[in-house]
Amino acid sequence: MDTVLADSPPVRPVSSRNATIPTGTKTAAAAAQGVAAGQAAVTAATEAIVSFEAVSKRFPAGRGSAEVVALDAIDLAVPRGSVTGIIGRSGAGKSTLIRLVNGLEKPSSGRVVVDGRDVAALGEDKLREVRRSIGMVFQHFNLLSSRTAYQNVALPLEIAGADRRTIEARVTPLLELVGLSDKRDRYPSELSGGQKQRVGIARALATQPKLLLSDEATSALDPETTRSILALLKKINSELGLSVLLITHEMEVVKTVADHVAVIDRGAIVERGTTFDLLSAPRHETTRALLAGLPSLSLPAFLAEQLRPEPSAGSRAVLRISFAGDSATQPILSRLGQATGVEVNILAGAIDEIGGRPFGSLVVSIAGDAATLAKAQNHLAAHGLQAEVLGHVA
Ligand SMILES: Nc1ncnc2c1ncn2[C@@H]1O[C@H](COP(=O)(O)OP(=O)(O)OP(=O)(O)O)[C@@H](O)[C@H]1O
Repeated sequence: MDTVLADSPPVRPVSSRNATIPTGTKTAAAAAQGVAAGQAAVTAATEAIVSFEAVSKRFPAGRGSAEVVALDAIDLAVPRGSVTGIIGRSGAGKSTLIRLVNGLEKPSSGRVVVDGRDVAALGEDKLREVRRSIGMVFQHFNLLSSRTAYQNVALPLEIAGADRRTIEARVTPLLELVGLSDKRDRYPSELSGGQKQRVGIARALATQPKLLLSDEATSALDPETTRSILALLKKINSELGLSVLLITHEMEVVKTVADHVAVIDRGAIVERGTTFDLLSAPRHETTRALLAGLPSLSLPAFLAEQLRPEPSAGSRAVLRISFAGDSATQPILSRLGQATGVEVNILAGAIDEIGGRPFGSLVVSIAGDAATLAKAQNHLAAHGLQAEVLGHVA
């Protein structure tokens, strides 16, 4: 096997997560949205469904608290038809960003344009129209406990003044789309977390939106349920052509479902790109830190404990070598040894995939002084591989 791991002894932990998305039937999904199957297959347009143009949001100083700059000069385009993830730590500005899209907040400066309309400039009627074209999925589902699954999904249609027959014709296929036909008369208290979120997603689709906003939709769910909900979001995106903008603090979510990603840190977008490019070659330290949380890429605890920031006499440098696409099929380490004479030990490694393309990392230690380390890094860089020094072990 001629892979990056081929010249390595057994590496642990090797993880290959399968992020395949069930496809379902196009016609059923299209019927659920009341459109012909042919129309539902949307080609990825380059046009933006949402664009943030120099958007800043400041919350004024309150009693005893200083002004907060929640968002600072954000420029970001969400491609129509994409699943775009915005990832950041707690307090980075994700919720504020999403609240600007549905007009719950107004920018202090700049414009948020949704489907060609500057949201903050709209009057009440037009704003209601835009909100109807946006579905929203919440972390805690926000279902009405006194209503059945069917009645929860029907609610936005009732509010919009739809008649019973229209509601029935819309809600039944939506419950089928989310796999809950048999739970239509169940109350939220009789549903699991994943089932509640499926009701939440069906409800978000009831008004046939063009854009789905997902606010930490899977944060309250276990990993397996998370995967099934993300698969459902992906299915809705690919079969209905619905654009999805999701905010999350979990790289695993982005990796599984998003095709574009932006990293937000202290109110600013610090890195953006296709998910594959960003995850396989992260440049910003925040992106790297968030990536370290991926189960397949996280550093084993025994190693993390031993790492020291500075070298000491006889210590070995610990490097994380990231590889992606074509480079994942090269016998990197044996070539590194042959070309530089550097002795390399493998400490940990993992291979993962995004959209069927391999990417991953190897954590290795290298003996020698700063010059030897530089030689190894130069060799890896010359072969298009990122090598980050994580620290030193005795
Ligand atoms: N209404 C408000 N008044 C004052 N400050 C606010 C308000 N809303 C948000 N903030 C502040 O703006 C910053 C960004 O908050 P935001 O809720 O957008 O972050 P977040 O990334 O969504 O965080 P989390 O993941 O914890 O929900 C934080 O410092 C927060 O305290």
